[in-house]
This record gives sequence, C-alpha cells and structure tokens, in this order.
Amino acid sequence: MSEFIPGQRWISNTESNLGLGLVTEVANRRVVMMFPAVEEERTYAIDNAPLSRVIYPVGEQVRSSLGVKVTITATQELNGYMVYQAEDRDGDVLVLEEKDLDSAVHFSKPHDRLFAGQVDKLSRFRLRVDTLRHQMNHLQSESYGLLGPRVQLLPHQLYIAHQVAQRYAPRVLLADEVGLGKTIEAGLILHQQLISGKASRALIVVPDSLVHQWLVEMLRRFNLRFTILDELRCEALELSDEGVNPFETAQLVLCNLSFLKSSPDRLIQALDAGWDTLVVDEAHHLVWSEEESSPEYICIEALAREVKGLLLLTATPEQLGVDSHFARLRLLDPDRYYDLEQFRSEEESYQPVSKLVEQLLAEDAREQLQDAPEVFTQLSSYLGAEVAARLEQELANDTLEQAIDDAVNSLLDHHGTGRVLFRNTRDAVAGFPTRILHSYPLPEPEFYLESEQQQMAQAGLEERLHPEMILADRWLEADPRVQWLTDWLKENRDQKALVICAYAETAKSLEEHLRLYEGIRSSVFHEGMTLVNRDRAAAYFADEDESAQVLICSEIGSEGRNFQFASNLILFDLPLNPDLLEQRIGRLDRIGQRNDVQIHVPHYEFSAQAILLDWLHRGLNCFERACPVGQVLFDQFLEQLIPALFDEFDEQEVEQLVSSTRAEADRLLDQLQQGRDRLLELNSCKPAKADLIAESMEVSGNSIELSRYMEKMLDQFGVEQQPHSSNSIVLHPGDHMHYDSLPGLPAEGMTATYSRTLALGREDMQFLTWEHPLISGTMDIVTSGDFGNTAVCSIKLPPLKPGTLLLESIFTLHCAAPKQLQLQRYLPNTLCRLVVDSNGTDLSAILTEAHINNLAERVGKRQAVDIVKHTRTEITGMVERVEAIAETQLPGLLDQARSNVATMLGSEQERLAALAEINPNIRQAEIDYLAQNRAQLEQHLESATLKLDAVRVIIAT
Ligand SMILES: Nc1ncnc2c1ncn2[C@@H]1O[C@H](COP(=O)(O)OP(=O)(O)OP(=O)(O)O)[C@@H](O)[C@H]1O
Repeated sequence: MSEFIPGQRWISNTESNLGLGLVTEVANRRVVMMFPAVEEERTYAIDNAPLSRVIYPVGEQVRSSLGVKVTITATQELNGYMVYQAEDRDGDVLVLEEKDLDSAVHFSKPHDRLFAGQVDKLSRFRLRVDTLRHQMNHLQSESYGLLGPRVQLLPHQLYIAHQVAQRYAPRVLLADEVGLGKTIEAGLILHQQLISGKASRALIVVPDSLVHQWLVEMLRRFNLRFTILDELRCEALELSDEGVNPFETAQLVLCNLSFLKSSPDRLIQALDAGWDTLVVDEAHHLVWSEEESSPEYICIEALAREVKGLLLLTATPEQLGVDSHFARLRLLDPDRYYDLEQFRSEEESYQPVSKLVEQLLAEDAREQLQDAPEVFTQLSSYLGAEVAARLEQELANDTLEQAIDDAVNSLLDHHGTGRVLFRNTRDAVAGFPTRILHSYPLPEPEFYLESEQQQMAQAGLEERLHPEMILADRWLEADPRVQWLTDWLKENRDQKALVICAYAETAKSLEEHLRLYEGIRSSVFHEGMTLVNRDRAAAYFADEDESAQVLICSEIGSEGRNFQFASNLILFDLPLNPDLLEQRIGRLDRIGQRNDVQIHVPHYEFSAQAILLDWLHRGLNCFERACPVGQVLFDQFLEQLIPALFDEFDEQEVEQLVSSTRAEADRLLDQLQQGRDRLLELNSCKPAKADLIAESMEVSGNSIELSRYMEKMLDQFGVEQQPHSSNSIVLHPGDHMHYDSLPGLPAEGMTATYSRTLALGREDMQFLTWEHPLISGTMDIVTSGDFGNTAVCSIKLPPLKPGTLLLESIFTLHCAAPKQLQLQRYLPNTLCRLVVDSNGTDLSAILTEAHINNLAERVGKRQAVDIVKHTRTEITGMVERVEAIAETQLPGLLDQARSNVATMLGSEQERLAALAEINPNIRQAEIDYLAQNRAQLEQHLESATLKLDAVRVIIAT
C-alpha cells in the first residue's frame, strides 16, 4: 500500500521554497501534490518522489492555515494521517488536522544541519551568499526577462518590449515597418512574460510559410521550444491517447492560420485549451469590413475573445484601409474600439496634440514659449491649468527641460495611441541601408507586338502587368525579361539575387528554365510547396558555400522571410499595391543588411509596367524609401491609375497623374508627420529611456562577472569546463556530478559563450546569461536547497582573543507567494547579515563580509565537526541572539517592501486610473489587475519572515 494518503503534508527535498505540500491524489503509482503557498501542483512517481514526510513533534511552534500561532501539545496518527492537539497564545486548546497547517513554512534550518555534523566547504558558503545576491539583483533589474534572448541590444525594440512586457496580459499591435524586428519584439515580450510567471501557455498563429522560421527563431534566439501542430500531428496525438486535446499536450504551440481556419473542430480544441498569450503574425491578413469578416478574422476573433494577452504583428496596419485597421484594434479591445466613425474622428484629433508636442520639443522651445501664450492655453485645455502654470513658471529656470519632458509625456499618455499601437519607422531607427532603384526598359517582344492587336484589346489588368500570361506557352523564349535576367545573373555570378514575381506558376517555370537551360544555380519558393521544401529552398539560397545564386519567390511565398544576406532584389513584375511592394523590398531591407539594397526592375518600355513603375517611383517614391501613406494614395488614385495602365492616357496625362500623386503624397506625409504618426513615433520609442534600458542591460549582462561566478559554480557541481576558442567554453557533465543532471545541460555536453557578440554570430553555441536554464536552474538548486548553508572557519584578528567564537548569519526575507506576483521585486535589495560573539554582542558593522572573507582560513572537516560539538550551547545561544536581532529588523524591511509596492504599483495604478478618465485606450482589466496585485502583495507580505538561510561559525586563532 502507498505511504501517501490524501491530506498528508510533505516537503519537496529539491524545491523547499514551495512550502508544505498537500497530497491531493494518489493513483497509478503517482502522487499529486498541491503546494498551496505558491499555488503550484506537482505530480511525482511514488517510487522515487523527492519528498519528505512532515510530522511535527510535541513542543514545536506552528501556524494554522488561518494564521493562528500555536504550540503542539500532543500528536495522534490515524491510519497515517496526523491530528495535532495544540495550544494558542491564550492557552486555549484546539485540534489541528495536518491538512489545516499553514503551507508557507521552511525547513532545513542551517544550524540543525550544523549540529547534525553537516559542515559545508567555505567556498560553498561564499558561493551561496553570492548566489543569493546575484539572484536578487537580477530579479530587481530593469532587464529582467530581456537579458536571455540571443539578440542585438537594439534600443527601439528594447523600449517596446520593456513597456509591454511589464503589463498584465498585454494586448498590443506591433506595427514596426517591415524588417525592423517585430518577431524579435514579440519574442522578447513572450520571454519576459514566461520567465516571470505572468504567462505559461502561449499559442502562436502564423502564415504557413513562416511556421518553421518562427520555430527556429523562438528556439535559437529565445530558448523557447514550441510544438508545431498541424492536422497530421493532431491525429497522431489522438491516436496515441484517445480523447486527448492536442492543444493541451504542450505549453507552447505554434500553428498556421489556414489549418485553424479550415477546421472548426480544431479551432474548438484550440479555444478549449486555455492560453495566456496569443501571438498572430502578418495580421493584415485578417480582413474585416462592417458588412463582412474574412474566415481568418472570425477565427482569430474567437481566440482573441478567450485569451488574456494578445500580440498582433503587422508591418502594414493600414494596408487594407482604415476599416481593417480599426478591426484589428477591435480584436485587441472590443470595448474600446466599437465605433468606426468615432475612431475616424479620433484619428483626426491627434493633429493639434502632435503640433503642441512638436512645439514643446523644438530646440529653441524656451524662446518660442516665451512669445507664445497660446501654447499655455492649449496645454491647459489638455492637461489642466496646474500643469500649464507650472511650465510657465519654469520658463526662467534651469529645470525647464524636465518640466517640458513631463508635459510631453503626459500629452502622449493622455492623448496618444501608444498603449495599444507601437510603430517604429526606418527614419526613427538609425543604421538602415540606402535603397537604390535600377530600371531596365526592354523592347517589347515581336510576338507580343504581333499579337498585341487582338490580345491586348481583350487583356485585363493582370495580363498587362504580367505579360507572361499573354505570351502563354512561348513566354520563356519570347519574354525579354527572361533573357535580361539570365544575362544579369551570368554577369554577376558572385552576387546573390532574390527575384520576386506575383505568381507561383511564373516562379516555377522561370526557375526551371534558369536551372535546366542556363546552368544557373537556382531555387524556387512559393506557397504551393510543402513547408519542408520551402525551408530547404531558403537554406540552399542562404548557404555560404554550395549555394543557389538566385532564389525565385512568388508574392506571398516570401512574406515575412529573412533574406538580408543578399542585397540584390530583382522585381520581375510590380504589384499594384505599394504596401505589397514594401513587403517585397523588406525581404532584404531588414536589420542585418550590411550593404545598400539594389532594386532592379526589368520591364517593357511604353507598357503598363513602365507606367506603374513611373507612378510608384516618381509619384510615391516608394522604391528608395518606405512610404507610409502608400495605401491611402493607392485608394485615392486607383481610379485614375487604371485607365493610365490601360493605355488610355497620353504622355501628358500620365505626367499629370504622377505629379498630382507626388503633391498629394507630400501633403499626406506632412500631415502624418504632424499628426498621428508623429505621436506614434514619439510613443513607440523614447530614445533617452530606450538607451537607458540598453545600458542597464549591458551592465547586468556583464559577462566577466557572470563567467567568473559560473566558473566557480560549475566547478562545485562537478561540471567539466574546457576552454574552446576565445571567449567560449565546452561544458560536459563530469564523472562526479552532485546531481544526476543539471537543467539546460545536455548529457552530451555543449559549447557555450558568455559573450553576446559571439553568440550572435555563432548560433551553434549556447548563449549563457543569468536567464539561461543552466544558470538560473543551478542558482535555484543552490538557494532552494541546503547547498553551502553551513561553514566553519578560523581567523587571525589580533584584537580577538584566540578561542573567541563568532557566528556570522545570513537571513533572507522570505515570503511564499505565487510566481506571477513577482514579490521579490519589491523586497529591499539587501541580505540581512548579522555577526555576534558568544556574549551576544552585535559585531555586524565591525566585522564586514569582505573582512571575514579576506581573513577566513579553512578548518578541516573533522576539526570543524568537533568545534561545533563542543560549542553547541554557545552556538545555540548565538543563533537565538541573531534571530532576536533579525526579528527587530523585520518590521523595517517590511515597511520598505510595502513602500516599494506603494511606489511602484501604487503610482502606476493611480496614473492609469487618472489616465483612463481621459484616454480610453486604458483597459479596466489592467487597472483592476494592478489593484488586485497590490492587495495580494500586501496580504502576502503580512506572512513574510526573516529566514535564517546560512551560518558560518568563526573561531579566532
Ligand atoms: N535585435 C536583433 N538582434 C538580431 N537580429 C535581429 C534583431 N532584430 C531583428 N533582427 C533580425 O532582423 C530580421 C528582421 O526581423 P523580424 O523578422 O523580426 O522583422 P519583422 O519586423 O517581423 O519583419 P516583417 O515585417 O517582414 O515580418 C530578422 O532576420 C531578425 O532575425
């Protein structure tokens, strides 16, 4: 019969920080243990559960789950279940069943270990104290959750991630321009949410062609292992476990949108599976109008309703018009975005706010403001008379800059869009390459001209823009673009080129032609290929040695893909929609592009293609720059553009169309720059703050400090370390490991580096940071167990008489609370360290840690045990003394913690509540969450104790 009985209390030997466990279920050789203090559950195999039974002896002081402190006076075991008789402070007797004991308790007191003869090495004691400090520093740093990912520290991304990741269940639209790193931003946010316990289940939904790229990117950059679900995989899971919901078999799931969209049953399973965060890439595919929603939209809308956190990613939020843009915002917050008309008028109201912000941010703001009383009137109407008056007063002071900064922040907060929408542009992010257009007018083929009379008369727009449709079977031999492409590739053999055309059919036959008849190393990539084949094609193109010179892609096949290692883009045809053109150029014009991007456009002279090229280039200027108003211009001029493409305009009329488009583009860009986009830009990245975050990450990511610390740590754990190349090491589980395995260390070992720069270039190496599972995992093992929590040493320090006994003790403020509350963040950033002599004199300030560490000498194990044995009474007295002193320090520390909660959460809570009255972008759920969070933190702090974590006995010689 099992020794486990429901209701019994046990403690985890490896995770004592979980508090007291409660047996809830025993079946099939497994025991399920609930840890109420941290609201976590664990299932163990009964045979080798790392658990110890907790039975209190008579005389022990314990607390009931209601918080009543009692002393046990008698115990009784009923078929393995304990019932205690106890007395409270008033002497009242009560009966306490073990299931009703307080769950937030701790064991393995260091002095109990010491008296049992368990004396650790001095180096382990130091390592324990270092570990406690590092853990505390990391948890409280600005970069918590953002340090681990293998990414370049780019301020514009860090700013967004930092802003969003701290929120409860963030719901935002990440709308950076193409290639600025939305995937990376989403990954950073997700990583922070998962590591901090704010989220544990995430679903990513992407277009078919991006499934693998996301899988790889999440794994190698973020150490997040996603499970891909498609129909085949779901069926296999159901076959091996009848009745299982495949979406519940993993915490992190990645699937493609068409799979979910086309299977209502699978969608229901996904809806039932419960997620904390949903990420949807290429969200511009979610088409919606007031009359009709696309199936994709309906599918994501259903999920968005169920899931708490939602990240929508699109580079072209307005590609399908304001309606669709509104619809995506509506997915984020249906209560806020319910009226399209109101949304439109709101967009217009951003302009005066933006103008005001510009005035405040002008370099000569002081002079400008002195002559502009109307600015203060305006400011007063937006932020109230008090803010305006304060700013006016500051005009004569040195602190004007700060006051302006505050006013701008309030304006952005109160009247901006920033809480739901983030958009960085190339203009705002430095370091992007130049884009250069090369146009190649080619003579129309004879065959084409001959057939023109009858063919062209009937040709639709598609045929005019894609002549291969008219040339039909003979197109490969007759189309001059094919010959041009062949020549270009042969003349530039050392250059890689990405060719994009509209249709998969065109891509396929073009590639076949180049490969079979022209001997060009080529590869093709289109939506009709299987995922595996697409990835193979992309890898063949990316390969550094034996690679394809050219990759031919269809329009949607290449969306979202990374090809920045090439710098020649050949547009075999042109899309009508400028946003699609930007998507194409964005394949190369991305972060990581080291060269200028050369855009080549072969086209038939005097044809629809030539007119479209002219309109897109001179009218919209969207080849050499990203054009944020492309969609609006497209909508506005489409009616005139169509007849021009049908050859119904003469040269002058075409010129007229181009120049009026240019004029309108300039006007709109100007308006955008002054209106919403400027606000968005300012909201999406505050450079000073962004740089601060990046700097703080550089500091907390200091690889020298980490590598020195880890070298000692891994040594203690028996991990073999050998230098590899410069800045990298090879780690192997050694023959004398203290644990069978360490988290994040594969049995076959690994090559790793602490250097971010090296890690970015060498993806085969693990990137070791405070957040790598090996490091955070070993740190957890140290602090949650008894590693190094006892030591004995000797010191020579003349004023101390030989034989003087001292006790150095380390206390940690301990408070079991659910992980997502992140209680540690609010605790004072100090360890409580106390040193006393056997008279109980407090010497903490005189004998500093560094002092003792410098002088401490090792004492052999046997001698150490002897010292402890002979001085047990004194040590017991000193432990009581330090505990008493610590008790007096507890209220002060708790006051600090409460005040941290009040400052950090209270001010955010007040700010949000005040904002919500003005800016409807604030969700009530967020405000409620903060209030709840604060109440829970305060409640948990009530049960905080100073726990004696480690002791070092010191004997003067
Ligand atoms: N911080 C970073 N460190 C290293 N590489 C990065 C970083 N940010 C972006 N990149 C790289 O830049 C490229 C573009 O990033 P990403 O795919 O996230 O952009 P995107 O905005 O999602 O693009 P698209 O609009 O095409 O979907 C990718 O190859 C990505 O790996």
